[in-house]
Amino acid sequence: MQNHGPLIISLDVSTRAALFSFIEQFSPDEKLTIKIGMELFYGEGPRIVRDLLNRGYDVFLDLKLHDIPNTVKNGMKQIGKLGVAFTTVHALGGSAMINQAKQGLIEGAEEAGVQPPKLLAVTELTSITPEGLANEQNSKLSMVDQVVSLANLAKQSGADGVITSPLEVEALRAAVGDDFWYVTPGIRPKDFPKDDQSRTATPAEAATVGSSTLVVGRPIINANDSVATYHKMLEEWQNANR
Ligand SMILES: O=c1ccn([C@@H]2O[C@H](COP(=O)(O)O)[C@@H](O)[C@H]2O)c(=O)[nH]1
Repeated sequence: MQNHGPLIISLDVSTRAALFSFIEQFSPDEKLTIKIGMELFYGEGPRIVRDLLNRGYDVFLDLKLHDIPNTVKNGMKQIGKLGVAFTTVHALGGSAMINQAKQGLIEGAEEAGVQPPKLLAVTELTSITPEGLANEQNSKLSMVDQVVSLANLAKQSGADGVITSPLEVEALRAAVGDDFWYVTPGIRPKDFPKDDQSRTATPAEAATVGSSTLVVGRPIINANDSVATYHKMLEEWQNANR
């Protein structure tokens, strides 16, 4: 299976102090990939991203841009300058927006002399249920068909991959191909509460269906022993049958 990536920790905290007190539980040699979302980014600004990069961590900046193409391009130009590994838009923003997002990342990265991040398009949020898709979004498609349709759009528009739940990954690999990233949040250890997630799977299940990379937040952050929980989930992800 291609692009078997890291288990990304979604560090959904609101302050720099909380971020570093979490990270300092780990050995400095541990090669972590940290996802920063809107909570920390809006609270602390881009400096927090630079601080993590300077300490050697890989960063996934997950701001899920969704606006007109020109606005997204200019926002992505700023993100492209940072040197992060992944960033996101909503696929529902459409082809022109995704295309301009990619362009902005390339221009920003070139200006700063860094590599552009991989652009991931969010398909249907993992909190959305099939009923919500039908009744609130009035989609006539099943969840899988809707996600495949958005992933095809994202790929044709220049994205490097999608954010989706593991439940759609097998269909995506068949319909969209292996040369694309399938990044999956909604990961829960067996018997762990779903919280506000709807379409969930364990690390082993996600590996078996072909997820490229996992995103895990609360099960690790809120654990009594976050380091042990991270290692247990990482081992399950790395050792599952593929
Ligand atoms: O469809 C999506 C897109 C993004 N996310 C993000 O992933 C993490 C998941 O956190 P958990 O605590 O493990 O539920 C969170 O930052 C979301 O914003 C997602 O869950 N689903």
